[in-house]
Amino acid sequence: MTKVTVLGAGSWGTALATVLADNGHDCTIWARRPEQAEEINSRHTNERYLPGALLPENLKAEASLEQAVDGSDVIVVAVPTTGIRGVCRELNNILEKPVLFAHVSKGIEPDSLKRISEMMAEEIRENLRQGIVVLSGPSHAEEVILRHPTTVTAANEDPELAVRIQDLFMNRVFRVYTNDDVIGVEIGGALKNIIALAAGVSDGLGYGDNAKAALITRGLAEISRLGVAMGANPMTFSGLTGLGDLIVTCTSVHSRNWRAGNMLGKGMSLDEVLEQMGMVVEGVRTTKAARQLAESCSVPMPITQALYSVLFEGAEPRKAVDSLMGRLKKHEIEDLFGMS
Ligand SMILES: NC(=O)C1=CN([C@@H]2O[C@H](COP(=O)(O)OP(=O)(O)OC[C@H]3O[C@@H](n4cnc5c(N)ncnc54)[C@H](OP(=O)(O)O)[C@@H]3O)[C@@H](O)[C@H]2O)C=CC1
Ligand SMILES: O=C(CO)COP(=O)(O)O
Repeated sequence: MTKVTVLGAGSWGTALATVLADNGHDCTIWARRPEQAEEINSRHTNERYLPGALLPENLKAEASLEQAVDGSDVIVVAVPTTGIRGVCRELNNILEKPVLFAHVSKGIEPDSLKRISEMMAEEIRENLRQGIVVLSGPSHAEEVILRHPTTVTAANEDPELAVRIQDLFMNRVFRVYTNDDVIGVEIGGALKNIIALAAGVSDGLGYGDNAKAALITRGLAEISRLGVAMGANPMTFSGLTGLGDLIVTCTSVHSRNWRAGNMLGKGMSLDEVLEQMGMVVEGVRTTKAARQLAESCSVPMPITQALYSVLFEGAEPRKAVDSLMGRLKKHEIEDLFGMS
């Protein structure tokens, strides 16, 4: 039995804490709102983020970060990208020994263009961390909480650390693979949200499966192109954290990013959509970051660019699709890892 703390009591933190509790670990979830910690402890529910779900009785919640991480061997960070730096910084004043970190967030920070593990490494003192493992893959919280079969990947350059996280989470319905390609795993997980937003827009406009298949396939091409330019292994993008996550996020009604895109396609403004969602839609900020990354790596990312124009430049979604379709003719395969 390992003592684990999950930071973040949103849908994903709660679902993952449930996997850990099911596996018999001593698991505490940190909920920053005391009333939410109280709800998890007394009623074993998290109605705001996972309505209707009954959480395991051995899952505890704490509103004090200090108490939540007290004595933990492993800390799983499950807050949105915007919260990563603040939460990690606070740990420097609290932790008394080095712990193994895992993070499950999917985003890139605009302007700094840092991946989550890079942000964490900048914020958490080196003598307080044994390593930072990324856990990512096609995995909606709404299905994990129902114990439906799910597969994810634990990634770290050090295979032993990846295996420690694999062993912690793995069970008969939650299968964990390992990978040493941290860049590829983080880039795939973050950028699929952009394509899911675009797929939602397409569905909201009333376009069909042909358009969605095109977005998934060409989306994978531009994610891979950027990832390879950043040093990722191209094979990672055909795996769970690339194609796998792209499929689930572009096609599932559970996806926050797809749902947000769908509302945009139906004519709502970005502000209206975000207010209605009440949960993090990581793809919006990541679109900004990816556009900056594409520019700095000189990599063409036409879908990201089109979505950026819809989100931040007031472009009409239908016109953005027209501009994508009207681009110069190209060879499909040459373009995949080329820079043309
Ligand atoms: N939901 C899913 O199925 C999956 C999500 N992910 C990723 O996991 C991450 C978390 O997503 P998810 O659980 O869906 O998000 P939710 O919106 O469901 O929950 C966010 C949680 O983080 C807390 N939080 C928000 N901002 C901060 C902050 N600045 N500092 C500390 N805590 C904060 C919220 O607290 P409060 O309620 O008090 O606002 C809430 O507990 C995202 O990066 C997402 O992409 C990855 C795989 C699957
Ligand atoms: O990353 C996810 C599934 O793997 C969750 O995606 P959404 O944030 O779009 O719901």
